[in-house]
Amino acid sequence: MTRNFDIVVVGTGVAGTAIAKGCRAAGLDVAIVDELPYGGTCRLRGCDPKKVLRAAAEPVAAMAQLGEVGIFAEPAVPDWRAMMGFKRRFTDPVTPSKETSLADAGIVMLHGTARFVSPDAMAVGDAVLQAGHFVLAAGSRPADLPIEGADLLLHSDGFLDLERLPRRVALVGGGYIAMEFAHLAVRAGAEVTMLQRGVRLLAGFDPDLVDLLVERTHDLPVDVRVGTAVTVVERTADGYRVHADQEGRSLRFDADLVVHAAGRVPNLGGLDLEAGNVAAGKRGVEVDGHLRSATNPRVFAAGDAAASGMPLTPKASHDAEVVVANLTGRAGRRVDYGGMPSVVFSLPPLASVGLQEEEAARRGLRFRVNHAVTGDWFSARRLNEPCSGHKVLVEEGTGSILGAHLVGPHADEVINLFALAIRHGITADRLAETPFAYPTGGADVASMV
Ligand SMILES: Cc1cc2nc3c(=O)[nH]c(=O)nc-3n(C[C@H](O)[C@H](O)[C@H](O)COP(=O)(O)OP(=O)(O)OC[C@H]3O[C@@H](n4cnc5c(N)ncnc54)[C@H](O)[C@@H]3O)c2cc1C
Ligand SMILES: NC(=O)c1ccc[n+]([C@@H]2O[C@H](COP(=O)([O-])OP(=O)(O)OC[C@H]3O[C@@H](n4cnc5c(N)ncnc54)[C@H](O)[C@@H]3O)[C@@H](O)[C@H]2O)c1
Repeated sequence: MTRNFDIVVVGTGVAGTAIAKGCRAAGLDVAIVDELPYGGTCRLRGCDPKKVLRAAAEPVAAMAQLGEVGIFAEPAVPDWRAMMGFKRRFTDPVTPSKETSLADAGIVMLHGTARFVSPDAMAVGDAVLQAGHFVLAAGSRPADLPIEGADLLLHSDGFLDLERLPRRVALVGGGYIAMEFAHLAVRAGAEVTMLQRGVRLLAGFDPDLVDLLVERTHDLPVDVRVGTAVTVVERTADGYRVHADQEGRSLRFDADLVVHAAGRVPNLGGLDLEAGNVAAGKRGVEVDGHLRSATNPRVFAAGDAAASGMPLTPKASHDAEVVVANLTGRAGRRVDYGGMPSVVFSLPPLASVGLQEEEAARRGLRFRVNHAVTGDWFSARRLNEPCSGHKVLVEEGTGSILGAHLVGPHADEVINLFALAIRHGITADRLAETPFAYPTGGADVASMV
């Protein structure tokens, strides 16, 4: 059976849903398809469930800090099963509510894997879908690991849905997922080991602030090993044994659970891009500044599936706006990822927006660096949180904020002020003269610029 649409969207995550709804609101005939329950990564298996679970770790972390000053005698251990029950109150309604809102909008919903059968048609099961345009918002998946026993690793989806948190947790990787899961699991009572192949954790964040966070992470305690490449994972009588290589030395770690936190790649495997004449590389579908495929003008890509920007939710939302504009008569809209912030939701969080110091120097920019370790500032000290610091890059002459990098109790919210400043050209002086409520994390901004 062949069906005709103006637009066929693959993926019901942040990007796909917004694109389908935006195009439908402009009067176009739209179909959307997903091979998993509708809702995508962020709301079902990523940002939201992770942040809900973190809510239970926050008071534990606070009690541990304030216990030191004698307010709480013993840190509590949250009930993991109850935490999961609380999380499901957020995730369970996502799929039905998404399906209802798509149906109400008059969008045709299909379930199954979409694949190209020609440059102007896709198939889902027996149905052939012809369309004026196709949008690939297929997201990402955990990278295949060249490790013997890789199939024994639990992916982030599984970790965020565990019924019971085992005692010993090993995390393979040292990026966002490893740091966030380590901080969550250790507060929930697990013994955590983080095994990172490279010598630095959290590449892409300011190294000086990462060092502060790593020191804090060691103290939790989390056993953080850098320069440690996992080579083999095997089952033992009571769990798993992880073999790793550290500069030629063989190391072994025993664990009850081994988690894949070693990177994600665009999820393009099922799409048969060759049949659609759609070029893609390691970072995703090759697109121009309008998010149009470099090789098939009928095709757009957005979110994690597009080889552009960082694979994060704000980027997926921005891409959706750009694709909708280009498909609904406002052709020519280009992506602009300037001032897009990113946060690692450790406790305390680490945040970043704009240029790193090294990158600004490489570009030959002239700038001053305001860098301080601020565990002794009021906003950190009142929480007894020693891990606090910032690095802000301000361009000489213009006073423009080139980049802002924060770690500390309020970093995840304060970074948005810097994102606003970078995005809308608010200079360091203007930011400093803005009266922010006191005492809040935002009130520190004047002293950071
Ligand atoms: C554990 C975790 C935590 C995260 N936390 C954060 C965070 O705190 N903040 C943040 O900004 N970002 C976070 N991210 C990243 C964020 O979730 C993604 O950047 C975002 O969800 C991408 O949205 P998307 O619409 O591009 O894709 P997705 O939401 O992944 O949607 C893609 C959909 O396409 C479907 N699909 C794929 N191929 C096909 C096919 N051939 N046929 C049919 N359907 C198909 C998939 O089933 C999926 O439902 C996190 C990611 C993970 C894994
Ligand atoms: N707060 C957030 O915004 C957030 C949270 C979670 C995930 N995400 C998204 O999901 C993506 C994936 O997260 P991630 O943490 O898996 O990836 P990542 O790219 O942040 O980090 C992966 C890390 O694993 C290391 N690694 C790779 N292979 C390894 C091996 N064999 N042994 C040991 N270490 C190895 C890499 O050196 C790297 O440091 C992120 O890039 C991000 O886009 C975002």
